[in-house]
Amino acid sequence: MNATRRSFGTKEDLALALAETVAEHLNDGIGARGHAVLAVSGGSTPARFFAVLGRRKDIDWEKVTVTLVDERWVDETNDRSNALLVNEKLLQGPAASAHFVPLYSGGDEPTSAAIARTNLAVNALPTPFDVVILGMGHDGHTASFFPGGDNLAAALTGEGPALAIRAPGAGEPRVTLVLKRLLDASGLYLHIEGEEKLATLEKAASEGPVEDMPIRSILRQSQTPLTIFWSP
Ligand SMILES: O=C(O)[C@H](O)[C@@H](O)[C@H](O)[C@H](O)COP(=O)(O)O
Repeated sequence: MNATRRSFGTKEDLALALAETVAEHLNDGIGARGHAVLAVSGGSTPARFFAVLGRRKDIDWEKVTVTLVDERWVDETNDRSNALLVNEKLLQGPAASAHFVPLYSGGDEPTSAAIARTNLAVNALPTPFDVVILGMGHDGHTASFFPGGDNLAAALTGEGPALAIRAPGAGEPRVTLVLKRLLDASGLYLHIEGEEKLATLEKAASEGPVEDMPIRSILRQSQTPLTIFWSP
């Protein structure tokens, strides 16, 4: 595992440090190219970090595009929506000026036509992304790379940028950026909290198939340096 791990005493300390790190990447991107792209995960872990980052006034948010690394295939009024989480927790205050590119593109199912719409939007974004922030489930999934996912092989090897995936434990059908797109980043971070997630990470860092714990695809790659932010 070629990752760097940063451990923090509290969730708040982690949120402050991760927000500082992300702000540096965004300001570097804006300084170099006049814009920056941030791709984030959903779930329950990021809320505190989102609130801290969104309050920062040292970022020219009008020059920032925020998107997701994955999404449950539900609209933004659904409590399960990662877009809803980002809009409610991150894109408030100063960060409300940022541009948001959702991955859900309408309809009840991520059909090929719907995924084509999503990919049109994602392909319009400049690459490399300035920052990609991943989470991890207790089963070792990241983004929507779930064990047993029907499209997991394509997610791990395909060109993407995004594809539909269904899996036991994923709940709704998902849309996820593919590994190739997640790694095409200036800054790559894994944000996990709690002893159980740390134990999951240790298990993922040991031998075993990527398909059993797809976070291994991130831990074992040497293309993009990974920094893990962890707190109890
Ligand atoms: O849509 C999602 O659920 C996320 O993008 C997913 O990859 C998340 O990072 C993990 O499931 C961890 O979720 P928690 O933070 O809720 O543990």
